[in-house]
Amino acid sequence: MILKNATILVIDDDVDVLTALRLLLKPLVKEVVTEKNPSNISFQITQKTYDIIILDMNFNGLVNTGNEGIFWLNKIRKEKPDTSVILMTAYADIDLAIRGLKEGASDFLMKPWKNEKIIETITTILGNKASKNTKNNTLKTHSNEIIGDSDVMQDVFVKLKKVAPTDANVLVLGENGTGKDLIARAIHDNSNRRDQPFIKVDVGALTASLFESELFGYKKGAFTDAREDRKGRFEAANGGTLFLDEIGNISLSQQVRLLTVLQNRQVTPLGSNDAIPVDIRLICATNIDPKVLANEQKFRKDLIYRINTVDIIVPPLRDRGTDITALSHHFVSLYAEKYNKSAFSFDSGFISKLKKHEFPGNVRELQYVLERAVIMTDGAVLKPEDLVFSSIERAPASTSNTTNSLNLDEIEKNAILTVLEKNKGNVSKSAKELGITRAALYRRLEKYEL
Ligand SMILES: Nc1ncnc2c1ncn2[C@@H]1O[C@H](COP(=O)(O)OP(=O)(O)OP(=O)(O)O)[C@@H](O)[C@H]1O
Repeated sequence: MILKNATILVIDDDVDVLTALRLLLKPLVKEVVTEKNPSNISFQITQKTYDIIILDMNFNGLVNTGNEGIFWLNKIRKEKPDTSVILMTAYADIDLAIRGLKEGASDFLMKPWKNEKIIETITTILGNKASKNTKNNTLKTHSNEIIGDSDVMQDVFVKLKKVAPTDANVLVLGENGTGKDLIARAIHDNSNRRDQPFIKVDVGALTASLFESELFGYKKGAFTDAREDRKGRFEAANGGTLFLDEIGNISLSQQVRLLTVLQNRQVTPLGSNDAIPVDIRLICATNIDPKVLANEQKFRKDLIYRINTVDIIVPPLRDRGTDITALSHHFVSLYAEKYNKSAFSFDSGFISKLKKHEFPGNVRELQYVLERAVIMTDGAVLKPEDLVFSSIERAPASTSNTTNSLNLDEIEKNAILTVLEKNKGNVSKSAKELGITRAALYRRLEKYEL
């Protein structure tokens, strides 16, 4: 993390110290909050997640053993283990400094301080945090968190960080719900275009008539409903990143249009004769098997070459071993917080049951299964019986739509019908249960003429 994105809390009972540190840090970091009363620490740290807390060791001026500082340090470490603490004392007490470091403080500063020393200490801690995050099981950017400690995901992170700062076009491949969207966003966040727009278009969901107007824009009067000029998504992404999701689903004629824009690096809005130059970094994603994409009847080779300077293959969850455990902890604490429940622990059989499941809907399916478990469970321990998997695989066998056919399309069609019937035609709920996006469900409804 860089200094200007940091959020810092300063706790000291000396108002002059608070003022001086606020004045010093405010122009350099994202936010500085100051607190005079240490009893408010718990309140402050539940209000916001701080990257760094600067904590005084001697609060009332009478006791200078530093014990009170150590007490508050322990409290912060327990409640917010990810927040780094810098201790401050007016007394050059090395023993206390060592004790503070042993108890988990990140560093120690003496009063009166040197401004450069404080800034250097904060910068070093933020830098260490950033490299720790990338080495650990999480790839963090300012907009999202990608969990994955399996070797395959670690490889994805390495590749992502290598390719992100280049302007290379990237094709992200993977089954539904594997996290392609998150990866695309993380590439943008780690690129030199991070402060420019990130525009996502689900091109697979665009009808033939919308494809061009949405991507290239139009002039007033270009067609009946064009009441005013409208910028296309290419133009909106100018200077930044354009993310075209479900690229494998566009028709051959749409592929030709796209290729022309990518080759010429300019778009001509419908109804206009003037081409507009565009500078975009292109990221595309698809859940279609690369072997199918290689079929020239379905996908133009010249377009594939252009969008696929580098590919990133996101493996299915069932091949990611240890990720299920890390992701489960992540989602359970996320949903416990969302639904105002206290922290959960896992019964020994809980993770084993998750590991035995195939997860055809990948991380999205795991997310929904855990959300449901958190909502439905009353106790503080999650047990195997709290896990209810989607009826998607079981459904065909138990309903009137049952078919003995082993034709994949028919199985898929029946699963969709069953889930839609169960959810009384509600597309959002059905898509959620099937582990696919609404757009993906709509496409299938169209495909099977449902
Ligand atoms: N590694 C991960 N860490 C944390 N959350 C994840 C991870 N992978 C996926 N998710 C979550 O799972 C859900 C599905 O992810 P995402 O939309 O990125 O998948 P996708 O591959 O783009 O899906 P689709 O092909 O259906 O569009 C999202 O809510 C996302 O936040």
